[in-house]
Amino acid sequence: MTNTQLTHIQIDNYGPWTVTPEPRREMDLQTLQSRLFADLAQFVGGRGGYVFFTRFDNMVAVTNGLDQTDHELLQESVGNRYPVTLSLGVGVDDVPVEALETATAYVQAAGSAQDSERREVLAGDFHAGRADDDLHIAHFDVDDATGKYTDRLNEFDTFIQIEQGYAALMRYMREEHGALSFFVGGDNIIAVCPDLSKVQYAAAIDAVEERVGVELKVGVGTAATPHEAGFAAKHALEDCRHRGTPVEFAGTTDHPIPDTD
Ligand SMILES: Nc1nc2c(ncn2[C@@H]2O[C@H](COP(=O)(O)OP(=O)(O)OP(=O)(O)O)[C@@H](O)[C@H]2O)c(=O)[nH]1
Repeated sequence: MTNTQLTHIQIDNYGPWTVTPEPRREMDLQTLQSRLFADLAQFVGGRGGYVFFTRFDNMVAVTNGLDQTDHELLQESVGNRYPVTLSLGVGVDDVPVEALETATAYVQAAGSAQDSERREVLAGDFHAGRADDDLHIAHFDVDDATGKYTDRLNEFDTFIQIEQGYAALMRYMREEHGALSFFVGGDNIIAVCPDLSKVQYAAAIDAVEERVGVELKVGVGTAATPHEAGFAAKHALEDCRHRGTPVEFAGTTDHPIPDTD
């Protein structure tokens, strides 16, 4: 039974802040946003969670293993060190997008993203237990991105190819399965998924290739925390590389490595 705990992170009243008393230098905003993401990655990652930068002013974290006290500490620590504060909504569901719907509804119910009175909301449902099949993390990677794009095209045209693959995958996984896919740099996309079969992952890869011509492969891990599931997914992706297969699940041996001797 999947139990994905998702936290919607929203900077309070950030839009008005960026232009008060007059528009702030763009690179200063970029510095603030990327430092805040780095701090969140360290805080959440150090507790076994994952955080994705999404739009930077709004971020999504997978927080199985983090309780209400952890979330309060995160708000306090950011509030002490940054000129902005964070509101946090938390939801749990076996379908990731449903968990995020719940998490977001808690934040939205407390007021607008641009409400100067709404600060440091913390509301939500936390997953009390811990089971080895709480989370399914899929680590997608563009097949031979270096040979096909990075070593051949200019950086912007490479970027277009990778982003097209990402856009097609994120939409397909959201619409077909309620899964949430996030670009994490290079040619990598990490998806938080419900319990899906290898056939369903293969269909997603086929759909992306059909729509935008980008070839993907994916390793999938299942565990109690995002780090454990994601780490297992990376090992499964290595199995794809060694076996030449498009989909591998961590810890399975149904596609043995061919004997090359
Ligand atoms: N975020 C993240 N980025 C990675 C990871 N592994 C590789 N990358 C990025 O992806 C880029 C491409 O590396 P690979 O995916 O290994 O290269 P490739 O040419 O696609 O080769 P194959 O994946 O073996 O087909 C690297 O330059 C990194 O930026 C990872 O585990 N996480």
